[in-house]
Amino acid sequence: MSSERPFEPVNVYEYEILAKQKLPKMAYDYYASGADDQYTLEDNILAFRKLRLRPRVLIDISVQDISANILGIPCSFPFVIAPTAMQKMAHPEGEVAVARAAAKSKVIMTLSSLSTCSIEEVAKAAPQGPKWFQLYVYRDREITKRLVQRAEQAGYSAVVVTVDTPKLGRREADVHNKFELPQHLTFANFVDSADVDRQRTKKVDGSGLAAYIASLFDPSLSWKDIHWLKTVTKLPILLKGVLDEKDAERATQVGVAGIIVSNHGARQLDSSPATIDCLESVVKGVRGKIPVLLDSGVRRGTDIIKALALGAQGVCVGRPILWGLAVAGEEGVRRVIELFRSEFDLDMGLLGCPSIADIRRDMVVKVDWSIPSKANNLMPARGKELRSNL
Ligand SMILES: Cc1cc2nc3c(=O)[nH]c(=O)nc-3n(C[C@H](O)[C@H](O)[C@H](O)COP(=O)(O)O)c2cc1C
Ligand SMILES: CC(C)CC(=O)C(=O)O
Repeated sequence: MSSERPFEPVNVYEYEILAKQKLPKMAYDYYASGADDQYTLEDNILAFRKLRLRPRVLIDISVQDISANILGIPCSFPFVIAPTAMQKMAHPEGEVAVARAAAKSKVIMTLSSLSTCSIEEVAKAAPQGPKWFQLYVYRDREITKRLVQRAEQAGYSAVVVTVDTPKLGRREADVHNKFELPQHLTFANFVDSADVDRQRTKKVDGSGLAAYIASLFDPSLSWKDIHWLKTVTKLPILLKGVLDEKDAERATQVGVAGIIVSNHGARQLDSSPATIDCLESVVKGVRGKIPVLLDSGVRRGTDIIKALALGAQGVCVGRPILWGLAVAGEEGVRRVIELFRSEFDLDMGLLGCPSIADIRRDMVVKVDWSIPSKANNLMPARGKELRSNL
């Protein structure tokens, strides 16, 4: 590679390659891994690839509007940053850098309960930017209630309750690496907690994270707790991790404000289906009563279009944000969001859609396509070539 000009990634796969070079192995493996055999990790990408987009022609797209409104929040395009834990492992500014980038790009940022910058630090860093708070429900309901109320007080505008993590999926690399939060970092939302174990992953034989979660997250979490949650906050509640039509229907009955169709980026139940394959049935289940978002495997502007065509109001993106953060901090996150925005804009134009309302179900075509056997084959040709040159 030429040493004269710094290499500028042109897609999110290339950001991952650069991030992998910069990050300690334990951090990269934690960010990148899926559970078990990572079948679902492959499927999340393959399922998008099996859908094709059939464009309409001779449509005036000289004026395009790709802006969106998600739960009443105006966004530059239908894109939300998914919650990912421990972002200071990627960059010293961690969640604060991500929040600043999100605010500048006019997209919603979702902060993880297990962030390495606190709820308040993030709010202070990006007071104007729209922010949601992702909630893990602790066995100790006082801890849970306090988290939600701090988020409400700090100006977050929704609570995203993750419902697919009654236990932590087994990410084998984390077990090998005996994953633990590096000593210089803390779970910043718990530093005032008397119980030190709440702040840190413990040094244990397997993944320290799995041990942390087993001891603190509530595996008895059920629908009744959503009713309870509604009594402790006025904020709208979204359920993250729904894949089933009946669960979607039930969600509308308990009065949540939205659903995120997610398999947690393939990190929980391996062999759970790709989210794009579940989207239409979830949309059917909500019967137009509440908005549906989707995450897991969104890597291209065309993926966003496919999700919208099948009924989502927007998408959430996890790992690519971490890759941008690792490569160039706040600026790297901005560039990754801009890649998604510009691809979405271009692809909408090529599809013949001046606005989001013009994206239609019949533009999506499912192709019968044989499945390559190695995850490596999913890396687009350019990424592979780059990897062999680096
Ligand atoms: C490193 C990492 C950490 C994550 N941490 C959380 C978390 O704290 N809370 C949560 O609800 N989901 C968490 N997720 C899941 C994401 O919110 C999201 O569902 C997933 O990353 C989407 O898939 P993608 O990475 O393919 O875009 C995490 C995902 C990753 C990759
Ligand atoms: C700390 C973990 C529970 C964060 C998470 O959701 C994940 O690693 O997938």
